[in-house]
Amino acid sequence: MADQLLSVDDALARVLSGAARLGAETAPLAQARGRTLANDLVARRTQPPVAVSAMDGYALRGADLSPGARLKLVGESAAGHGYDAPLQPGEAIRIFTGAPVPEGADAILLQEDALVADGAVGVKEGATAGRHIRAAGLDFSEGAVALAAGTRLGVAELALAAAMNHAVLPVARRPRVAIIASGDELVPPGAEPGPAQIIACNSYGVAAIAEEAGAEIVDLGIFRDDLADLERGIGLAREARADVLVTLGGASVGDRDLLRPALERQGMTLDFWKIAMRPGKPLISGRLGAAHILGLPGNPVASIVCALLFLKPLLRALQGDPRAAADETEGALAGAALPANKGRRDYMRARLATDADGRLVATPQPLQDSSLLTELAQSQALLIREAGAPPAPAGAPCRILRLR
Ligand SMILES: Nc1nc2c(c(=O)[nH]1)N[C@H]1C(S)=C(S)[C@@H](COP(=O)(O)OP(=O)(O)OC[C@H]3O[C@@H](n4cnc5c(N)ncnc54)[C@H](O)[C@@H]3O)O[C@H]1N2
Ligand code: MOO
Repeated sequence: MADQLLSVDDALARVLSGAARLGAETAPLAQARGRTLANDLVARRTQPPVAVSAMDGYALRGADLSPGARLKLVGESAAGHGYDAPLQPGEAIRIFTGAPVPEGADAILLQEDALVADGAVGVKEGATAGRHIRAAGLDFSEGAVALAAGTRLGVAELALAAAMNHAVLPVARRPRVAIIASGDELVPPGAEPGPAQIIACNSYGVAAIAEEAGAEIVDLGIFRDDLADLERGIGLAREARADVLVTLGGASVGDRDLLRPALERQGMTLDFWKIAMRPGKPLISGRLGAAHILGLPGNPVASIVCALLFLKPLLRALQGDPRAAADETEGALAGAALPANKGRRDYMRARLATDADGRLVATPQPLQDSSLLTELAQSQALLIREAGAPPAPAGAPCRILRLR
């Protein structure tokens, strides 16, 4: 019965409980995008290394700035080429953005506010010198941990790692995900399907989620609804040394739903089968040697929603990413009245919009059948309905998980 099914939260906790970080390796900066740091990254230098100007203009002593003052122009400091002598009272130097500020100078006069003639810098009417100076170490100082182990390397992180003078980064090994599709009705995209055949599409959605989460994909193809063929596929995943084996379809209770028996015959220890979730009830979780097994339901939307909720956090955890447990849902308002929910937490495909007051509104799609990819493609979020939730009127607060 539905009330005996494992909750989504308990199921996720169980999937993650055995997910230790895989080994570490190194990656050059240019190949590190999307990877996860295996160790804390310590700054190898201080940035900026000395005090530098934030503007193009003139470096001077703030105390010299009286109205109509004229300062003697004694030299220049450009980025990479400083002015070595200390600045004396009554002196100014030409300075450019990023150039070292000489000892004695404590203010920058913008060049737009300066009048330069006959070797002297005059201060325009109404102009004031700002500090416009970036102190040494303003960004980071040598020895500081600026990026913690478990950080996913995106745009800012890669630039920061480079600025800290790391050409090669310690990263978690990418989890290898083998994917097996099952079903006599399936043919690959591009093939000529027979009258009762359909195109195997789930592997593409699931592989995209896994790749986005940092995994390497080994798509083993389509296997028949036949124990021997499925066991052959599981053997191929073993040979591929998969860290995670994802199976698609054949997870439910029909006579041809053979994946669980095939996995068990190959040595899988079942952790759980069936959870209180819609779509995604017949989810299988287990271990086969060191490999994590996730058996996703065949309905296309169920396979994608289960991959987002279970495979993605599992892959993050295998790379030491602490966001694995983070709650990424957010609040919104229901765009339509919501019916009472039964015993499974429901992830309803929904469109997002903002109302006249700028509030986020999530409206469930009219059809929620878990085979409907067009509805999924037109949705921006999943609207989450807790198991046993009472009916809610339009405008009621709700939780959503963004799809993109
Ligand atoms: N009597 C019951 N029947 C069903 C139950 C139940 O509890 N009792 N659960 C339903 C739920 S919920 C789901 S979800 C499905 C999932 O079943 P399976 O995991 O066994 O999936 P299949 O039967 O193999 O396929 C379901 C559906 O999806 C299509 N499919 C399968 N693989 C792919 C693929 N790689 N690409 C595209 N489409 C795929 C398949 O052709 C079927 O149409 O079971 C319910 N039944
Ligand atoms: O997982 Mo099934 O899609 O709940 O219908």
